[in-house]
Amino acid sequence: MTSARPRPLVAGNWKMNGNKLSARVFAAIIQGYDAALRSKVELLICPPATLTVTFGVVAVGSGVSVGGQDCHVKASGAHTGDVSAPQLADAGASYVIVGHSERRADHGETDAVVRAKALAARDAWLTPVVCVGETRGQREGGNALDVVRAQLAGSLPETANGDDLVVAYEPVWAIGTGLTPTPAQVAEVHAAIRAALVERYGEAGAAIRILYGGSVKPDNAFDLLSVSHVDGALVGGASLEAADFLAIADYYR
Ligand SMILES: O=C(CO)COP(=O)(O)O
Repeated sequence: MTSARPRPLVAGNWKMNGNKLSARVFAAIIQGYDAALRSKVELLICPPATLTVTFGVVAVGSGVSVGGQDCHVKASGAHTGDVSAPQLADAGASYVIVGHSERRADHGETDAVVRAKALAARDAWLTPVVCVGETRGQREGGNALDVVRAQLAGSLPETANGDDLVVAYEPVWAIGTGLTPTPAQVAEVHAAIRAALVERYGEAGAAIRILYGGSVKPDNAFDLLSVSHVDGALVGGASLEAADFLAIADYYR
């Protein structure tokens, strides 16, 4: 690892899982985040919106960050059922995932909507984690890089300083399936994302963290996290167990 490489981030996306008893899992993650780990890697948990306040309180002073899984493009207003970026910030979040493939698929979110959400996040001083990734058909058709580049072009904000943006590469076919791309495939996409970030943001593009997500588990974390331009992970299922999540983060210990 060179000193120019950004501090890695291991993030957990709990999706629509967990209840107030899950604060125990979160507390166990905090417990395992000892000084040695803290000096090497940043940890983030994105619980469902109902738990943001609870986790935000539990996280105080721990160094573990809390994030949202989505935010509305507007700061407030008549949008029944939605949560805004300022509300997440008020609840204790410092990050928010935007453009996850499950949001793109389940809620028809376009690149333009994802970009608007990323900007809304920034306006509330949240760091957006912008997700991109191809479907199985797109990969099999040889279009993975084109798809990811187009998503980046449409979803990313116009400007970035480095630490005010995180990008997550999550191939749709690897999410929740136990399938993962080969290290060579991850390397190819992450290099393309890095090139796009540097082209767009100049030097700041080199400092933007690019996470890999999709069936990251303790037993494949080493292979995936050691790939060039992989600056951490976005973990779904394996982030629901403190031991598994910490075992993944332990790659950086
Ligand atoms: O979608 C993901 C994280 O955002 C990945 O989920 P899994 O780790 O469960 O495959």
